[in-house]
Amino acid sequence: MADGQIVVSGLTKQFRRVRAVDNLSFTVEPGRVTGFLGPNGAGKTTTLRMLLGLVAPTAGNATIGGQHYADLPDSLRVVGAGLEAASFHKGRTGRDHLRVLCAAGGLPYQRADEALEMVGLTPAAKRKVKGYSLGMKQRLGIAAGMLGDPAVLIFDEPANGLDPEGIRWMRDLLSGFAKQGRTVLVSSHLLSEVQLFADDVVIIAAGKLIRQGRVSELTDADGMQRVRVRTPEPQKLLAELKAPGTAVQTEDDGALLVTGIPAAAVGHAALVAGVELHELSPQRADLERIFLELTSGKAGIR
Ligand SMILES: Nc1ncnc2c1ncn2[C@@H]1O[C@H](COP(=O)(O)OP(=O)(O)OP(=O)(O)O)[C@@H](O)[C@H]1O
Repeated sequence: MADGQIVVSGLTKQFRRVRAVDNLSFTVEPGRVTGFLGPNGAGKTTTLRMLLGLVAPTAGNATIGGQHYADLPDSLRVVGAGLEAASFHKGRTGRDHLRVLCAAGGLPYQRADEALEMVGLTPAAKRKVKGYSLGMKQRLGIAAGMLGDPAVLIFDEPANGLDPEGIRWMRDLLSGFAKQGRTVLVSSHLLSEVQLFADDVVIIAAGKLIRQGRVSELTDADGMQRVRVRTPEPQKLLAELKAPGTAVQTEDDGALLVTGIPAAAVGHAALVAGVELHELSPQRADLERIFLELTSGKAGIR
């Protein structure tokens, strides 16, 4: 496959009464981790299922490297997917679970061990899956997606149930896959998670696209920029912070919270005012707040 770009175009799914996905269009680029974000019931799983040919769209298209999933000649080697909490045969060992998938997909058994190694499950390879923790099951789901060494990885809520250490591990693993040039699309309903592990984000609510972009662009967007500054002479600094669009609030601890101009401009104002600075810190806008602003009124848990 020349290119692992995912293109979703005018995708719509109408279940009897519910329009789960509504004229949705976005692209997902190779070499990056893209978080697919939306509140519960937003239509994430339905979109991923259409992308993987498991649900027929009512209208529109979803392609991977320019082809529909069903038309991919050797899908396991092109796309690795883990949807929902993968259904494991509880009496099987982790290794046997992967070997069954290898057999079904025409892959050598050795891939099972390689995938287990990749997700750090080698020590538990011969244990039955019923004894695995939720985090271990998530790792096994990722190993299953990696069996065919695919260029495109699609996971539904892979960080669900992981503790903070597990989420860090997941972030490193996914960004490692992206650095190898793979396309990584990961859904989540937790903004804090996406902020931790994604480069790009596609936000949907009620089946519709709300926003697509780089996480950094979203959090640093104009108007969302805030700079916290502390000085023993706030009044002198305030007199210099008069550029149009600048707003200043005083925090409980006496620090000034400046919005509308970048940190460098605040630093320059301090130089001009001749005041000493004890703090000058750009505040990253919280994705959670942005998300709530973007989806308010449209989300509604369905
Ligand atoms: N097979 C189905 N038949 C009828 N309605 C469905 C079906 N599958 C999903 N829906 C409905 O479509 C909407 C979107 O569901 P979907 O599971 O895609 O959302 P989601 O964003 O993945 O949510 P969550 O984060 O809770 O998993 C919901 O209202 C859901 O009830």
